[in-house]
Amino acid sequence: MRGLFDFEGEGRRAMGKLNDFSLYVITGENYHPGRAISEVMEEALQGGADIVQLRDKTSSPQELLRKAQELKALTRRYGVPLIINDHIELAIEVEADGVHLGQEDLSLQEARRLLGSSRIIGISTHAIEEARAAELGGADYIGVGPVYPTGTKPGVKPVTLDYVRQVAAEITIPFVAIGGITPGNVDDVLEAGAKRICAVSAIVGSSDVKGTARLLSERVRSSRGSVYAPKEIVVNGRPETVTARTVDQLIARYGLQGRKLVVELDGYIVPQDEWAATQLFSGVKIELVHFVGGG
Ligand SMILES: Cc1ncc(COP(=O)(O)OP(=O)(O)O)c(N)n1
Ligand SMILES: Cc1ncsc1CCOP(=O)(O)O
Ligand SMILES: [Mg+2]
Repeated sequence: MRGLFDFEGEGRRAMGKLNDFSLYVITGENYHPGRAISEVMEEALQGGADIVQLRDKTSSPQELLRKAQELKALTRRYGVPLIINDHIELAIEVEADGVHLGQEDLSLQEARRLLGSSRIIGISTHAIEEARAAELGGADYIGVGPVYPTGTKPGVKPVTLDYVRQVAAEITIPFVAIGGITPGNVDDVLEAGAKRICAVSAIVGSSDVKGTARLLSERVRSSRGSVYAPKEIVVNGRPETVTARTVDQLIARYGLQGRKLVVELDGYIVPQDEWAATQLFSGVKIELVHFVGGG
């Protein structure tokens, strides 16, 4: 049911390949001393986080395993994917939904070999060449950041909103803007073309984790437009204004019902049994490929 932006009690489910998402929240235990990781991440999930990453640079392997298992149980309960930062072997051990890798980590090809095609691989990028390589290499999403200076990765030079704009214009796979994003600057990031954002400190360091997650999540979702309003989308490379709310309605609009079709939405192949449930938002790129004739 990718493409559905439902949350809190509306039966989110994930697992396996990446569903669409708006708000990606990464753990950062130093921001909530005295509070358990699962308690804080549960509040983020209640606020609308729709993908969670375990990022921990200091724990022992045993502690990491325990935290990964705890977050696996939690994310399963909320039906959202769990991604493990850096440690592919841990992702495999706890059967997480995927791994996030930096430019200095294991290669994308090796990670894909180890994880198989059904798990998610995210790659950090800081320049368009890295983004192109990740897309070509089969990454499921890319990180774009740090957009702003951030205490979570001190001393790292920001990529700036210019890079967000560049990726938004060129890259087809989902990208998530990350780094120093707060309720105060999220609108600028969305304005630059981000459709998904990721945060650590603004959320897990907030005195109202759930409220901040909700606020950020709603900003992202509303920037993507109402599914009921006419929206600008790109169909087979051509800009179109459509009122279709779902993939099956768009197929009907083009008179392609009953035809043998492959549907690709923002780089994902949408299985036929999900066409009716997959919503169209402003800015999506959809390819409708139909097969003509026999043989
Ligand atoms: C979603 C997301 N984007 C970027 C990163 C950063 O990964 P990396 O460059 O490997 O740096 P560390 O997080 O390992 O310090 C991320 N973790 N998640
Ligand atoms: C892990 C990571 N990668 C690029 S920026 C960043 C840190 C994001 O944390 P914050 O949201 O606190 O700036
Ligand atoms: Mg890393």
